[in-house]
Amino acid sequence: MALLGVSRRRTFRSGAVAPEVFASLLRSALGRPITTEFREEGDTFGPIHVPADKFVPSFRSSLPPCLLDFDVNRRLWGAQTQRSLQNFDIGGSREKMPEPIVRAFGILKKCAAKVNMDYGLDATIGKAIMQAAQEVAEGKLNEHFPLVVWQTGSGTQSNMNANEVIANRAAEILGHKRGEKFVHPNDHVNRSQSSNDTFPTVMHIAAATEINFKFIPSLISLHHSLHAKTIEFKDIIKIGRTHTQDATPLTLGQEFSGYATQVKYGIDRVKNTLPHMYQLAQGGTAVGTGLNAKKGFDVKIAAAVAEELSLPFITAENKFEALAAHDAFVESSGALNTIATSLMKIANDIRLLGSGPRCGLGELILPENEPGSSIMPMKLMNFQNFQGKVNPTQCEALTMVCAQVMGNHVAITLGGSNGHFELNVFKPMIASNFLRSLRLLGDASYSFERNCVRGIQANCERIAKLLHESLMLVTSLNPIYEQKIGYDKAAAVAKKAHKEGTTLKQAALNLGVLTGQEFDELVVPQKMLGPSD
Ligand SMILES: O=C(O)C[C@H](O)C(=O)O
Repeated sequence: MALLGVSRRRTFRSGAVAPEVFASLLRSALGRPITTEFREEGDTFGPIHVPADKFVPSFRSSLPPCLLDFDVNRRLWGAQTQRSLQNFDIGGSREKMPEPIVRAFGILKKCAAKVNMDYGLDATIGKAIMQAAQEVAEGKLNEHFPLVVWQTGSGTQSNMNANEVIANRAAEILGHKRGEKFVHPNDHVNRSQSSNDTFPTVMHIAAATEINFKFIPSLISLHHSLHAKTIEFKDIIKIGRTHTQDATPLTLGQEFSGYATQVKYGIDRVKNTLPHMYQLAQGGTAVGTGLNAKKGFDVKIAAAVAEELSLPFITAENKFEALAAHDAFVESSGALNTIATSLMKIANDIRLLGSGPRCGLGELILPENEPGSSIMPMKLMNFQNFQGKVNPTQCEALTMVCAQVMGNHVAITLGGSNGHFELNVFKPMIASNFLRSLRLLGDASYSFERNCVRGIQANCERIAKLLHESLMLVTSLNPIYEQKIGYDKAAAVAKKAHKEGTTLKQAALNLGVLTGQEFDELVVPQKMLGPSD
């Protein structure tokens, strides 16, 4: 198998794969005879063989990973996709262009054909393109999009992958053979377009769609759950902590209201970036001037995409900016970075508050979802006030995701800051990192909500114990100037209690600062939860 991997690399880097070499690789891999067919596709570089095989399905599972990349039944792609496959053997199928981009290409090419028909594209061809593009938009042709992110920085090869697949599929719909170019990838499918405006357009379509239909709903469910805890915990008074040290009291509900508000603001933050995301570059063509597109094409295509997705897309105010910069992505990724920052804080708090079971803070009881330890047997269920060792695994997953999102933001920032002249050529990297951040952060928020937040319980006994042991309740004595206490005497009470291991009340009595009754009237945690009248 290792030999096969090596020979595949050598074959690819030296040019087109000869059909007999490919067939022989498969024969030796499978140890049995197979039928391997290739068809000839061509572009301005000349002819090239595209594997056109239909493998016997049961063979697929026995293929070695190095050949799985090639095992795509009935390949619809053409010459330029095949060249990209051979020239950019970087990362393999795990580094494929994200699916939301492929689907967005389907939407865009469908809308382009629709608008191009208004401008004279043959209706038979236009409709077949629309049908083929719809199949791409629905994810039905995903297997025909094998290219990786690490290709030309304009996304030209993925644009051509879309053009070739749609052209061949449309030709088939019209009863023609693939490769014949009855429907032409450039002249028909890519009509009035350049990769330089299509790729940023699909980036924006994919991002806005994922933000609206997946990411925001996940954050909303997390916000709801945190808000519900705010209400559930509104009467539980606990000790606050500043600098990780004991501080004055607050309610557990107040503490959770901070988390809920962070998430609410996160939703606002990402929504605020959408107006720039809704601006589409389409119609700018190669450098932003719109050469080779008809007047009004840009406005019409943005309207068609808006109608298709029921989102308020518009044509970009300035096509030069839309091609040469991706500030909208840096901005929106900045919002994701902020959300990751918020979620990191929330998840860290929750895991620390849930630390224990005996030797930690233990104020929260986290839901037990799985055995956490392969060696330590203390995995008992929380049962009748007995808290077992519950590893905060959801917090761990979420904080790892947050770290990844912050890293992605650095890559996006570098990509965004490196547009040169009329084109930014970090497009696939920016898009893939952004979509990965959205997906990870959305999924992790949803998982955190479902498997952690909604099941969090307060450990009231522990909370009360820590509250009453705290010396910080003495802070309520500071403002009692009329009774001549104030900061210095209050500090003396706390110090004495700490030194002698007594309660605050005992220390106050021993120092003669207050009577027992006065102490009970003044040091009341319930009265320490907000400003006084
Ligand atoms: O692919 C295109 O349409 C243009 C290409 O990215 C280029 O600017 O050379």
